[in-house]
Amino acid sequence: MAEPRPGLALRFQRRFLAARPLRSLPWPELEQSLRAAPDSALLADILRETILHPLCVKYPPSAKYRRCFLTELIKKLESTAAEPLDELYQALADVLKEEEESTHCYKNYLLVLLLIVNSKSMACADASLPSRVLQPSGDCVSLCESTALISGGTTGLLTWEAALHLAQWALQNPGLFRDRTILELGSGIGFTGIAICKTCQPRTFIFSDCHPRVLRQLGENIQLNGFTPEPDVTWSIQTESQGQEVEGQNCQNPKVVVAELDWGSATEKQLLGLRADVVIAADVVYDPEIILALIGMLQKLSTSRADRKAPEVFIASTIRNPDTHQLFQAELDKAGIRWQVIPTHSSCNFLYDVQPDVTILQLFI
Ligand SMILES: C[S@@+](CC[C@H](N)C(=O)[O-])C[C@H]1O[C@@H](n2cnc3c(N)ncnc32)[C@H](O)[C@@H]1O
Repeated sequence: MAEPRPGLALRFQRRFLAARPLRSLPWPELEQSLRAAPDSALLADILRETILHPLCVKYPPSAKYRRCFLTELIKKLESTAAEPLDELYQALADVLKEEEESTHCYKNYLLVLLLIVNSKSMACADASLPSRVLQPSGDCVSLCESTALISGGTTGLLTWEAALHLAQWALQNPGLFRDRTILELGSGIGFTGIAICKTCQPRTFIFSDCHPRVLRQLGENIQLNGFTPEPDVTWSIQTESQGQEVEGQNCQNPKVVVAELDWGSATEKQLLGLRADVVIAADVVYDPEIILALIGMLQKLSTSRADRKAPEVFIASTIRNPDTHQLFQAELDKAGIRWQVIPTHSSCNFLYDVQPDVTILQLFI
């Protein structure tokens, strides 16, 4: 049966605004709907929820992405007997008029919450099973990202799949973050941390990275999303206000810090000053040299806790090369850091269709 119009247009919207790979958009469902009812009104709905959506107008995905998207929509329209849709051709003409490709673009990630509800209230086939329902949280993370995988000598200027996966998992486990101090390592341009700040009510969120361009873009993205990072990137911020609430600070409005933190040179004293309850990181296990620096820093974190409880540590990684991941696990064993794989269910893949080769490890430091 063809999908109702608003539902299909909204599925295009979520993926389009985040500039997810074009192949992951629901083209087969669109073809099916057009075959069932060759009506250009459906295309008009999709256009309104994507290219003409206020978020796209303000923070547009790359011109190339929009061009390819519109070309595909036009192909679908022309393959049916539906009336031509002038707005579609006009939109493509507008994109073609844009200046040459920029090295930056925007991506807008609409956050959704996964609700587990009692099936009895949902007239479900098996009333004994709880059902999972996706509900928009009403929050969106808009980011300025690089259009290249590596630019300025860093991989940190775009959002990687592990960051999406870690955020999905966090959205399902908000209690872990609520009213606590979170330290994120290798934050890149900030997706995971901003999503957590918007939905999980941490007390303090410390974003960190070592690359100057990444730190600059991270700061800009945090502001773009309505948070004001602490003015100075110093370690003293935390030690001076140890245990104290900043006036007006609450979990709806977490204190946000951007710290320049290189795993190779951070000292135990600096790490102690951060007073992290939870440490998270996404896609930081991709190179043997980086792995050793990361584990060295985790060891310093474990010895720098004085009378405090050790932080809980969660690291999400895309397993591109199993040897690299095994090296990470072997080095953790050598360092005496216990670890376990956090089981993720298919329900964890609700935010976007994240690749299945992402795993989250919990480390006990
Ligand atoms: C693949 S990117 C991941 C960015 C982000 N977490 C994500 O998943 O989208 C790796 C990040 O780790 C940072 N990084 C690499 N080595 C580092 C080090 N020694 N100290 C701190 N950050 C480092 C890089 O600057 C980069 O931002």
